[in-house]
Amino acid sequence: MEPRAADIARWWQLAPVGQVVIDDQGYILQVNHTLSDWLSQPASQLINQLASSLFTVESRMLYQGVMAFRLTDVGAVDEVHLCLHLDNERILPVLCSARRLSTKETPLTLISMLPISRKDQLERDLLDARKEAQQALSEKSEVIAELESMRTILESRNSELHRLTMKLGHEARSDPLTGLPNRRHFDLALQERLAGADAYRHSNDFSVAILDIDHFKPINDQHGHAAGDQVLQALAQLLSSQLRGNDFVARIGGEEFALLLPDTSIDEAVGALERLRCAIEVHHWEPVPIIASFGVTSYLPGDTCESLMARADSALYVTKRQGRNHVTQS
Ligand SMILES: Nc1nc2c(ncn2[C@@H]2O[C@H](COP(=O)(O)OP(=O)(O)OP(=O)(O)O)[C@@H](O)[C@H]2O)c(=O)[nH]1
Repeated sequence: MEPRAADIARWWQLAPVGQVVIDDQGYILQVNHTLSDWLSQPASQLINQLASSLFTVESRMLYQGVMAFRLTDVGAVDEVHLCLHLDNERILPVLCSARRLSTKETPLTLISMLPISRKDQLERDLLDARKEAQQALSEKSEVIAELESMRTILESRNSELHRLTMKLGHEARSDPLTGLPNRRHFDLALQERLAGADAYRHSNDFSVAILDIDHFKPINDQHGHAAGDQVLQALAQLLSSQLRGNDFVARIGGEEFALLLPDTSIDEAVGALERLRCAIEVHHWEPVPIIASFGVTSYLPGDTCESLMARADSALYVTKRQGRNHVTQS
């Protein structure tokens, strides 16, 4: 059954797209209900208006620049994205397609406007979501960079802390004047050696000696404390250079040094100390020559740190009493 002209006219009015027919000057000749509903204006009010006035200012430029131009040129335009100006607060995005209708009297143009607010909103949402994701990504990168820089700072603080701890540890165990281990460090080394000797039941396998500079006080008195300090430093160097790698030497008092000689019997220790005594005697000292007295003892089962040091000290006392510059064993 052929549709009646009245039905077709009704369908035109109610189509889900806005429809408008304009003349060759762009004035509205016909407008359907759908469009006049969107614009909240009766068709009678819209007729004879310029079609461009239906759009927002930005869309008007596009309408005149693109649509009108293409219509004159090729007589058809498809899917131009424009915005209808509904009222002061609302706009309606539409996709406009237009065709020139050939009539004998006047050239007419039919414009269809497909509303795309949902599509537009989705696109805007997508764009917003993309922006948010980019923002989150850049914030994440910033946080990662900050964490990375904090990690670098922490690492450098840690290594500084480690260096300071090592330095403090070294200082706690060293004599500041000569750089040799101090009394505390010597006691620890001796205790360690004693623990080893007890564990393996070694006997006479290490010796302990004390060296004391003879008549050191006059050097200070006659040449000044700084000269005395120089002598102590030079002696520390001499001792370090003369002793074997395993030997342990420490400054345990003013002009007193202690020696731990591992794997050394009492005879071997006396021999080594005698060579050391001679080296001191022949060394070129500033400001005056020095000599030194020695007391030495060897490990006996059951020895303690104190008993060993006490024996070495009494041997040294004997040396001092017998005229100095000599090695006494106990
Ligand atoms: N320059 C200097 N002198 C020190 C230091 N520590 C201790 N002395 C001095 O060493 C001297 C030790 O004197 P004494 O104990 O009488 O010993 P001595 O003069 O060597 O006499 P004998 O040991 O009996 O031969 C004192 O004058 C202390 O002031 C130091 O670090 N630097």
